[in-house]
Amino acid sequence: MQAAKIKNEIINLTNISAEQLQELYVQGKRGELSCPSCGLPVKLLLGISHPPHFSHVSPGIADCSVPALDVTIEQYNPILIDYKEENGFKIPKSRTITKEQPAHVPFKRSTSITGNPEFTKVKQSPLLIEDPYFDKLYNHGVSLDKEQTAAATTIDGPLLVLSGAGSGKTRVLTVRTAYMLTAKNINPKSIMLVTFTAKAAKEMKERLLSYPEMTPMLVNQLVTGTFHSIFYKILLFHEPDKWRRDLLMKWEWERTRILKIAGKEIGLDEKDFAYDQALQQIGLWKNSLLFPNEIKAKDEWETSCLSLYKSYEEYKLQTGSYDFDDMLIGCYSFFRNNPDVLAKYQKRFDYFLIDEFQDINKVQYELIQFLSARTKNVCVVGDDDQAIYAFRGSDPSFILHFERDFPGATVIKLTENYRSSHEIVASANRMIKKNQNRHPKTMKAQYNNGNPTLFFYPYDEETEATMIVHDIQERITEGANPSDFAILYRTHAMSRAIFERLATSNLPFIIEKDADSFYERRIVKSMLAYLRLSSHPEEANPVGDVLSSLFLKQSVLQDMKAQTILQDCDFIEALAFVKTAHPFQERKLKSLPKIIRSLKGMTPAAALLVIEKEIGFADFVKKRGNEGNIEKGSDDIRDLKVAAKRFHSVPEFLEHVDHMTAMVHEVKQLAKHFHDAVQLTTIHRSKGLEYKYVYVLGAVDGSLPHDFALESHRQGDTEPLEEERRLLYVAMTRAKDGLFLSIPQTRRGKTAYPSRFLRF
Ligand SMILES: Nc1ncnc2c1ncn2[C@@H]1O[C@H](COP(=O)(O)OP(=O)(O)OP(=O)(O)O)[C@@H](O)[C@H]1O
Repeated sequence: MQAAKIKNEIINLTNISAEQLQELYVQGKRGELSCPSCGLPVKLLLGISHPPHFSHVSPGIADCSVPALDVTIEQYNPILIDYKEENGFKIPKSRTITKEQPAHVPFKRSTSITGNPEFTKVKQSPLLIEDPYFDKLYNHGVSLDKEQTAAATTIDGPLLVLSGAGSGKTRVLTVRTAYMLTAKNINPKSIMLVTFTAKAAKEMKERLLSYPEMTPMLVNQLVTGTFHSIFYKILLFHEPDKWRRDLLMKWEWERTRILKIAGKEIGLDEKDFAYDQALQQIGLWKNSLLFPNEIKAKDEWETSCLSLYKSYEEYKLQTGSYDFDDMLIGCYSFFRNNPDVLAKYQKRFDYFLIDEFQDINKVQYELIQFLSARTKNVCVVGDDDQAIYAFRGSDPSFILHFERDFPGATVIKLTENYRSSHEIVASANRMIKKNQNRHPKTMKAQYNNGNPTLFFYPYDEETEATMIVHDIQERITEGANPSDFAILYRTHAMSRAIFERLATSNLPFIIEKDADSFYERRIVKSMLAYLRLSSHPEEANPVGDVLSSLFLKQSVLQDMKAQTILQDCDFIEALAFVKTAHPFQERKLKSLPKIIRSLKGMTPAAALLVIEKEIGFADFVKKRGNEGNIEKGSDDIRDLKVAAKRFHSVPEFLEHVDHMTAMVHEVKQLAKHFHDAVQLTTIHRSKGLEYKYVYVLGAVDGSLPHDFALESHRQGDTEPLEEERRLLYVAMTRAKDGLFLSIPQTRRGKTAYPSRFLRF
């Protein structure tokens, strides 16, 4: 149905701007819409596969045939804004009753990626090696194609297995190991099998144990694990006192604490400086074997980080403590200083198998070079198109230059994709082909379910979330399971709207363990603190969160507490008594109480605007400058404004914020109990996983590719842009049966443009 009734007005979807659909959807949920024909309640269905339409709420009632209605948009203005004058500013008051019209943005229907090559079935010859063990595997249900067989049976010498997405590298690695142990009778203790995560090592062992002739006795003798676990064991064996477990700084808060102490000495604000990002920067330097005295800081941010790096290393030296990165650096130094011990390990290990080689970093690469120097029996498996960890020090040039570093290396390309349907593989191929820095390869799908890859065009982040949840619900009604679905995004902050929509649906869903609520982000929390302060001027907590944005130190809070007693006033008033020794700043503080008090009577959108412009929050974010964080403070402000848009009062919005923040903690707690749930995750975390249906949020410039990569590109560095393209490639290739790429028409309140990666 194209029309519905709200109060006494008729709404015709053909006249509705895309911007208004979300509000209509909410009104439908609230039971405010009815059928113009029969008068029964209707709701707006806002999905991906079908254009928006109204439908009766009660199941089983066929939709009425509503005659074409000639109504115009003027008859319906649910989200228009009323303005009022305050402190000389024209600010929105509420959302209703006004003559002003929003621009009419037509809803854009979903489209499919066209122009992909036709599907042709490639016939696989399953068994290509005369070997009794392969016969057994085949009878066991494990078959390998020609290239997989070659990769599993080329044992001696350096070998690069370029394993494209979904090409079965886990199968290759496990069969290869089993083949070495059985057909080749290689001593398991002489094989080192390195994986990217502990989980991958465990899964590989389990898979191995399911193969013929593999016993726990045999499999447990293999040296398997992550780089960290394997090399830490070596250190523990040789220098047990130095690497005592109790000296390990296991938790991020321990490491951050040291940086904060050091930061205080150089005048960095405890609440405001991005210590988590600084820790990441230090890790990046360490993994690239760059020590403090070798680094030339490029900008103010790097100068601060470098200073913290120095203090951090000094602290560890004095206390004898160490962190995870030190395990690899420690082993590297240990081997360099003890060539005799290194020689023993070179003798002990004959074979090296390394998974996810595209994400190896310098120190890991050097360690493998050291150990394999005698035999050069290094088999590395990876996909240069899936290298996505440069920000952590991973360097795809190691996989790109493997043949140079290991002369005479055999290269085998695995190009059959066993995971995804043809249209997904073909679209991903066309997208990644534009990268310059790669081993050329074209993946071939093994099947075609006929589903095209879809682009859908929500008006904004809110509609995007609604459309996805609707699509999932529709597919679940048709028989899909919640765990068939994954929603992938570039950065955590992008998941705010979809989280909120799922949290108010009855769908089970899971998020990552370390995902924080959007509302707990530094900038967001600080901005919200003004709203809290205006509602609860007697509470000290929000004051602590606004201080840095007023360029005041945390110690000011104590003075303010004293003032509340001396002057018998609340915390808002106490701001006027703060002494800073800067007349200009004191004048500004004196003007604040009136403004802060006025916030609570405004709509949240209006209040945020006042905080940003009048209180000077935007200036603070600007002055705070680039702190190496790819998610900029100004982006947080804009995201917060989008989140606030649909609320009518500050208390209502704050209640929502608190509810959603609590929900994030609750969902994380519940995750372990959910075995069948929709997965919300960053693209980075989705690597190696597969789902029946995948939705990719925000496939628009600025998001994917991320702004920082576009900026680097403008400055002449194309590598970050290539990595962003690889990220999208990873996201697309997680899908087995259905891939849906969201291209919102606006993002962060501004017109958005489709990702440049999707121009085929
Ligand atoms: N020869 C084969 N015949 C049939 N199915 C296969 C074959 N090889 C692998 N598969 C299946 O293909 C799917 C993808 O395999 P796998 O997850 O190992 O790919 P991958 O190379 O690790 O992918 P990615 O790097 O994209 O994460 C799995 O479901 C696996 O069981």
